[in-house]
Parts: sequence; structure tokens; C-alpha cells
Amino acid sequence: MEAAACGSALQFSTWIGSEKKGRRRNSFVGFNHRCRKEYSFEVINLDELQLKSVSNGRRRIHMGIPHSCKGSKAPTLESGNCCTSFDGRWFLKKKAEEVASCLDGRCIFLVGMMGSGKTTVGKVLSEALDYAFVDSDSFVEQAVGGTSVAQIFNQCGESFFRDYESEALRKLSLMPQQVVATGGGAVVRPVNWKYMKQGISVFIECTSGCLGKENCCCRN
Ligand SMILES: Nc1ncnc2c1ncn2[C@@H]1O[C@H](COP(=O)(O)OP(=O)(O)O)[C@@H](O)[C@H]1O
Ligand SMILES: O=C(O)C1=C[C@@H](OP(=O)(O)O)[C@@H](O)[C@H](O)C1
Repeated sequence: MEAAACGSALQFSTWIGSEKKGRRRNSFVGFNHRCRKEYSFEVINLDELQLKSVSNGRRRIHMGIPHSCKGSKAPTLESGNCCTSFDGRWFLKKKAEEVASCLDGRCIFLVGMMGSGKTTVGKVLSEALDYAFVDSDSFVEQAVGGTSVAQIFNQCGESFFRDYESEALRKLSLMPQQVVATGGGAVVRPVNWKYMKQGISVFIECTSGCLGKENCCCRN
């Protein structure tokens, strides 16, 4: 699914009560902004929010939705310079319920850097949509017999991991009603976009100061 470049009128940020401590892995691939340019997402309009300005630190959630929903009143998260003054969990659930009718069981693929909030947001979305939540890293770990991602990188190398990651995304793209938290580097392989375009891609953009942190000003 191609989409128009995402707008940047308002920065929308959410705070979600943390349920798990973010796991930090010893490998890191920066989120490739070139990819983002090539695969930018459509930003669909969202109701006005009572927003207050925030000095720094922010998280943006850009949602792309299949063109089959054209004309539907699907909400969108716009990006700008404000911060919500309430728990984002409620907001995400409300918006998930609003787009549910457009999904037709399609998978939602969350993309973003390590620590951007893919797992946290994914669990809230899956709950609201009555979808299964899948962490593609865990899917890979199971496929290789339980070896951790860090061990796979250390013992087999990144290319080996990426092959399993692509196979995981291929299989997940064939399953309905899944919210998939992809690995931070999944976006660097174009073939993965082929699989993720079978569903809806959601890019969680997080300023570097926010990655992995719960107490960003954008989250309070
Ligand atoms: N919207 C949010 N509000 C509050 N804390 C968040 C939010 N998103 C992520 N976090 C926190 O940031 C850390 C990393 O989040 P996580 O969902 O594990 O990121 P990812 O899955 O992208 O690596 C966790 O400690 C989590 O609690
Ligand atoms: O950025 C990356 O290349 C990676 C991010 C990790 O996923 P998370 O974003 O869930 O930590 C995991 O897929 C692996 O360590 C590679």
C-alpha cells in the first residue's frame, strides 16, 4: 500500500502506563530515514485534541490505512508540537475502536526504532481490537529453537537474523488479526515492506532522547 507523505501539523504524544521494562539488546541498527522517505505513511485526519505545548522530547504515531477505507471517517494521529494531558492508553483504545471497521481483519505492523514503543503500543492496540499481539523478535527466537536475538546476532550474524525476520514477517502477513511489533531494523529490507503492505503499517517516531524511557516529558 503506497501512501502520501505524512503531514507534520501537530506533534501528538501519548503516555501509557508502563507494563514492562524495555529490554535493551546489544545490537542496534538506526532507523533508516531514507526508507521512511520512500515508505512514508498516509496521515488520516484525527479529531481535535485538547493539547498543551511541550518543550522537548516527543513521540509521533503515524498510521497508514488501506485505500479501501477511502472516505471512511478513519482517525489519524497528526504530528506537531503538543502533548496530550491524559493517559494515551485510553486515546489509543478509542482510536483503535474507530478504525476497527476499516481493518477487515488486516494485520497491523508497528515499525520504529528500538525502544520507540512498538511493544507497549502494540499490546494496547491488540487489546482494543481483540487482535493477537506478536513480537516478531520472539517469533524468530521460536523459529530458531529459543536462541535469543542477541545470541543469534553474536553467533550467526545479522544477515542470518534478517533472513529469519523476513520469513517471520512473511508468515505473519498471511495471518489475520495480529498486531505485530516488528524489530527496529525490519525496515531496512525492502522485501519486508512487501509483507507489511499486506496489512497496515504504523510508524512510531520517537526522538532519540525518548527512546526506551518512560519518563519523557512527552509521556506525562
Ligand atoms: N507511550 C508510552 N508511554 C510510556 N512509556 C512508554 C511508551 N512507549 C514506550 N514506553 C516505555 O519505553 C520503553 C520501551 O518501550 P517498548 O514498547 O519496549 O519499545 P520497543 O518495543 O519499540 O522496543 C519501555 O520501558 C516502555 O514502558
Ligand atoms: O534495530 C535493530 O536492528 C534490532 C532491533 C531489535 O528489535 P527491537 O526494536 O524490538 O528492540 C531486534 O530486532 C534486533 O536486536 C535488531
